[in-house]
Amino acid sequence: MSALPVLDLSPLRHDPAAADALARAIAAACRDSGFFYVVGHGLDPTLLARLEALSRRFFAAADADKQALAMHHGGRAWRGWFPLGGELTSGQPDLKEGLYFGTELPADHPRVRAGVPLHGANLWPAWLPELRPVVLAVMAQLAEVAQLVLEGVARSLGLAPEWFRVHYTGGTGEPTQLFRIFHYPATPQPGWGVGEHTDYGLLTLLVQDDVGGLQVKTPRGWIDAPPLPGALVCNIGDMLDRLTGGWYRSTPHRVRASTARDRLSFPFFFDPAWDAEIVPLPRAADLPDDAAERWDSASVHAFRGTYGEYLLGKVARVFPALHAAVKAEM
Ligand SMILES: O=C(O)CCC(=O)C(=O)O
Ligand SMILES: [Fe+2]
Repeated sequence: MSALPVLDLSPLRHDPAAADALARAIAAACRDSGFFYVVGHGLDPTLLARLEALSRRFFAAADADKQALAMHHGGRAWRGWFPLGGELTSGQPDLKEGLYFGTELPADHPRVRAGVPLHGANLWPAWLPELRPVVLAVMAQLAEVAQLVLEGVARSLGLAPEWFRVHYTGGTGEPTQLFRIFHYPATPQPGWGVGEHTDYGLLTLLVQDDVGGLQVKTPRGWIDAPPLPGALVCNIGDMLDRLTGGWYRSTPHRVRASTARDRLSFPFFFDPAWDAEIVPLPRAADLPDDAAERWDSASVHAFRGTYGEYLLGKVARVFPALHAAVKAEM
């Protein structure tokens, strides 16, 4: 059984009186492991079932059919397909292949014209036209869930519910949104589908099929975060850790590869606006620095710069060849 709490988001929509209790539960989860399940999120289960079925069809296709979407075609927008072993975590190739999506931006968008990395159009398979509307609809629904969770996180920190929207994920800046579909083939030998890492931004929401394999490094050791029907896994990223001076934890996690069955997972990363600088909350200023104990020995608290700069530094490590190619073009 999983030790992670299951939190019902519906009070945030329907029952302000119960929202305080939910905020306290969010605070406890963010202080402890930084991971929790959410139910009452309002995602359409039929849409998710469609996404899963289409994703299975995509990954069952021959590599030659997927090549048209290979990430180098996406250029600096960093979209498209990467093959098994094509992404590194802590320098080691992961046992997964995947599709990368982000906010769909037209070629005449000012940031795309200016060549800002990670901005642009998604790559879609011409031979699976149903994928586009389904992915875009799921992303839109997940963004609403993420804003709702952030309302709860704001309340849990004693801030106004709209605080994140005003400062980091709305207002003049757009949130940075990345959506991925991962296929972890069953492996003959035990191994890692994704090596130990933390997520970079504010929140990650994870839809997963029924196979399992996600593990979380809690203060009590590694535990499984198995799939629970109808629930999403939610975890907080480095920027919430930074914002709270480590009071809330961006917790290492990893995925054990299954030797029995292929697995699909669908992480959605809901992060600060590209140009936002994450300034720690006033009461966070005196808390200790975290570098000594972090998985990558990098201090998210000592970092100075925009979220976009932080993210680019991370992408350079997981896709070094692509990063070098984009830099050469700049
Ligand atoms: O596939 C999963 O369960 C988790 C993936 C993950 O941790 C990530 O993409 O950051
Ligand atoms: Fe992750």
